[in-house]
Amino acid sequence: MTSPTRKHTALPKAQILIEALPWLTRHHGRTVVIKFGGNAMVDEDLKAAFAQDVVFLRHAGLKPVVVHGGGPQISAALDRHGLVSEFKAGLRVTTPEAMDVVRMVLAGQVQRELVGLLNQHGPLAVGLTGEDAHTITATKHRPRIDGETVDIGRVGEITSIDTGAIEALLADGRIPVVSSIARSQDDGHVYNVNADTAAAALAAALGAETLMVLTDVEGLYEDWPRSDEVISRLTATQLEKLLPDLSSGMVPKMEGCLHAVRNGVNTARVIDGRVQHSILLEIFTDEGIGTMVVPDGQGEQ
Ligand SMILES: Nc1ncnc2c1ncn2[C@@H]1O[C@H](COP(=O)(O)OP(=O)(O)O)[C@@H](O)[C@H]1O
Ligand SMILES: CC(=O)N[C@@H](CCC(=O)OP(=O)(O)O)C(=O)O
Repeated sequence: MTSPTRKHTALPKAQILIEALPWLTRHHGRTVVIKFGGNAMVDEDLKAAFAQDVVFLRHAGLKPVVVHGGGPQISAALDRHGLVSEFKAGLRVTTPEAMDVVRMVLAGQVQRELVGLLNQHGPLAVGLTGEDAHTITATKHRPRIDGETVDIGRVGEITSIDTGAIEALLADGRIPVVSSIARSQDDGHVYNVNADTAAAALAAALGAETLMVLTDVEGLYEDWPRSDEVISRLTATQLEKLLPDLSSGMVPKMEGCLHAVRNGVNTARVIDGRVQHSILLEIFTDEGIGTMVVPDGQGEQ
């Protein structure tokens, strides 16, 4: 027989579960694209908590799709190969030799590790790169810096997304884990694509409800690096005005968030991947840690 004390101590747990009901109802069957940045993969406990959260979402009836980065891991591997890491316009200058290392690290190391962690919870995760089944196709990206077009090697600009393979995996109850490498539409080789950009393009093409970008800061800082005041919510137009003032890693992230909410995604969020279970806090509570970007007309600040 259950003792009265035991019943009493279990009650708060039931309350916590029932508080999640409105969120469970709202998100049921919806696709959530989660970008896990290389800078947020700081320790084993965090990676394991990330995997638990993603599996939790899947069992709660959502359809999570993981897109992963690996910038610091690529830089370390290039260093071991005696190759230098140089960034222009926030993107890695990628020689053909560096491209081999990028592909090896993203598809052969980071993606395998995440797939392994997710699959500790059952036969759920399947890894792929943008090369598979034409998921991501790109052409050579030629950014303009100070009015000049620059050559940054094998960096791709996404030209099309084919969601077929990802949708088939989702329909089969799997968790796709995507590395940000694209097939080339021009020359039979592959391109290195920034993982934030890839995640945003996939979120838009999949008609995802949410794009969630996990990184190593609390969100978008209003006046970085002078202050750590986080902007908690902003509309697409408000973000568009801020874009020219942003620097380094935040540029592709916020451009990606803008692309997503301008192309049918309901919310795009930048959240602190260093906080354990930040995904659950964001999806199932009102606490809204980090920065949320919403389409225009959904409440100015
Ligand atoms: N306005 C800003 N707010 C927050 N971080 C910023 C801002 N501008 C630049 N950053 C930098 O962007 C970094 C996150 O991008 P990045 O290093 O590419 O991470 P990830 O590996 O998660 O993609 C932060 O650690 C910070 O140094
Ligand atoms: C073109 C380009 O810059 N590609 C990135 C791909 C990985 C990435 O974006 O990783 P994070 O999300 O951890 O930064 C790179 O080579 O670092």
